[in-house]
Amino acid sequence: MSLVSTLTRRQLTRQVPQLTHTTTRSFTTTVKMALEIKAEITTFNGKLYKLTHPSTTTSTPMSINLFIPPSALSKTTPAPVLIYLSGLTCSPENCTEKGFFQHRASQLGLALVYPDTSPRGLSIPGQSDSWDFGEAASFYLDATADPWKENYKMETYITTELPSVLFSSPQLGPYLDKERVSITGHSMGGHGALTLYLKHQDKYKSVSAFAPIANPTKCPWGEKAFKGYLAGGLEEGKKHDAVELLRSGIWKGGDLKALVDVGTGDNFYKNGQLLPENLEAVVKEMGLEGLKVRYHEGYDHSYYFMASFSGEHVEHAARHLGLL
Ligand SMILES: N[C@@H](CCC(=O)N[C@@H](CSC=O)C(=O)NCC(=O)O)C(=O)O
Repeated sequence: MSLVSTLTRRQLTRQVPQLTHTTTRSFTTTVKMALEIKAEITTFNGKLYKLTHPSTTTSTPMSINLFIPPSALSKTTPAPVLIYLSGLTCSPENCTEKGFFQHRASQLGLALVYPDTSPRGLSIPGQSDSWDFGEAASFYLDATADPWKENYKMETYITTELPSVLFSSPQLGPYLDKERVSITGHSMGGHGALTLYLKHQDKYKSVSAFAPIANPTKCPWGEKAFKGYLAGGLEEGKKHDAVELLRSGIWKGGDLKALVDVGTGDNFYKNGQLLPENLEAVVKEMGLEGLKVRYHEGYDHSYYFMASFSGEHVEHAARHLGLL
């Protein structure tokens, strides 16, 4: 019998409506049980699970896609985990369907986690007015400005609740090695991967990014996000900016273990939204090692670019997670 039907029968999986603050505390123990498996799909000899759970951090349901490689399914050897943070406008589906990560992850024995890009289904004024702010555009930080700060807490969600929910799941947790986790992402998700890696050095073994927004306090996307989500605006935004974090001396971990790919035909790069050169410059300025930035002629910002290099990002993570 499949996991899906087992879970349904046990009634562990009912999607819970949006939580209120008064219910949040008493709900915590239930949450860990409440990963609902919406679909179980066989792919590359592994399993892709489409999941949802009620989040106590965002007070909304949150979707996650999870790929378990065949090595973990057959040998019950827990797989190391690569978390992929998506870009503006994305849900977990975009990269799952066209990022082409699963092929190499299956071969190497790496699990993949695709979280969502923001809380959804709220009624915050302005949340859907533009594609680069609000829903699907969280910038992976904990907002401090009204009206966002109640729900837009994606830094806490990604670094704390997401792993807790997955690793403590009785059905899926045993497939995952909670001690071996790396992080990657694209564009806004590349910004998320870099900044969460720098801020949570105990949680991730390596980082990589495709076309990341590397210096958001200095580009239009980041300026708009930080002025909207943060009470302290751009000054506070420095705490969520990879270049500024490195400049502050936050990195204590030796070699950076960071890989960044950028396409020279990427219009967002050409228009100054990404600024990877500033990342290279600050790494040099701080005397750090272990950042590789590659510029690929002709590639744009799309998943055609990402899919061309996703196998190498899986290998980068696998190397630092002890699989290669
Ligand atoms: N809607 C926009 C384009 C938005 C876009 O390119 N989003 C990228 C991420 S950009 C940085 O975070 C993306 O990954 N989109 C999803 C996809 O499947 O391509 C416009 O119209 O210009």
